[in-house]
Amino acid sequence: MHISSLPIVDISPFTGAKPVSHEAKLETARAIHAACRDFGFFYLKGHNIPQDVYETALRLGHEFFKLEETEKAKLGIANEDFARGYQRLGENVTRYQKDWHEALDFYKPIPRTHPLVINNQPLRGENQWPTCPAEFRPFFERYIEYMLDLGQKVMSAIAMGLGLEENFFVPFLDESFWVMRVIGYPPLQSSTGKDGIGVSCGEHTDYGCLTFLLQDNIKGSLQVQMKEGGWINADPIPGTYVVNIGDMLNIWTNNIYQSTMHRVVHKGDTYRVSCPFFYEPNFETLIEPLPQCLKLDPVKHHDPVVYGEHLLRKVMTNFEITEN
Ligand SMILES: N=C(N)NCCCC[C@H](N)C(=O)O
Ligand SMILES: O=C(O)CCC(=O)C(=O)O
Ligand SMILES: [Fe+2]
Repeated sequence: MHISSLPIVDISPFTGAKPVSHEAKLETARAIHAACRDFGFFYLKGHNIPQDVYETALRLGHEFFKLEETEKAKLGIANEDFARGYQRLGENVTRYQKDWHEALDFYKPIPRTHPLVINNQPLRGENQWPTCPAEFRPFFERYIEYMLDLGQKVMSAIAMGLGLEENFFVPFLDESFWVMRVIGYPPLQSSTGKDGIGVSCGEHTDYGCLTFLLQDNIKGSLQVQMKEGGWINADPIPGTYVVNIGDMLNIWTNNIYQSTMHRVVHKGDTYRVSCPFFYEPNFETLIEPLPQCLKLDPVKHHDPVVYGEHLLRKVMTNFEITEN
């Protein structure tokens, strides 16, 4: 049996309405620092997102995925920028294996009139919102605002944990090129390994800064790789988010923080919904190891990368079923 040992971090000193002492913030910052260094994954409590809000997100996901396939297919990603919209079962690919999930993907909208939008380039365009359930769009537009606010607060704690000034990351994140997925997982059957089908979501790291994951109350599906190589379950703890760090924090910290491998292997007999919100840098932000993170180990382990270019490369491979 697996025993999840991911740490729980209380972010309330950064989210509370009342001012708190510098010491209280430092305590949270130290806890986040240890969690990012040792696991790259933690549970977040004290986030101030109301219970009805995070419950509604998952409920609306279930309602959408129950629609007829023909209804869902009307929102297919080919209508837009080949990234925003609905992806049917097996359309997403990880390591050349079809992922056994369906999903709706949303990104920060970049209006078509924007100078960056040339020739329907991927990742630039408008989102495709379901009209059924009717509350889907207004709800999630509000949810995105909650998550952008929370993302900025957790990044303040991370800055302090790294010994940086609290607002250090703001210029890199103030136009966050966020991503939100609403994912539906029918249980895996014996299809694994057949017809190019892998697991529910193959092992991967996330691409940006911070992922805030809501998931149905189901055990055993989300699995996280430990530094020693073994896998543990990141089972939901009611009232918390599972948070993990992405590739950009891995580069910024010159490997002090890990972007940790994780995967979804959803068996059993229930349909699972999850909703990850990816709080990411601005599209144009150049990410390179920070001088403050090179003090202990001056060898740079990463070349500089523009976040949007990293994302684009990843999104392209997300639909490739064969190695070129
Ligand atoms: N934006 C994110 N993280 N999306 C989900 C990533 C799922 C793994 C992906 N197919 C891959 O191969 O990277
Ligand atoms: O559904 C989950 O629990 C995780 C999904 C995930 O890792 C992702 O979309 O990046
Ligand atoms: Fe992920």
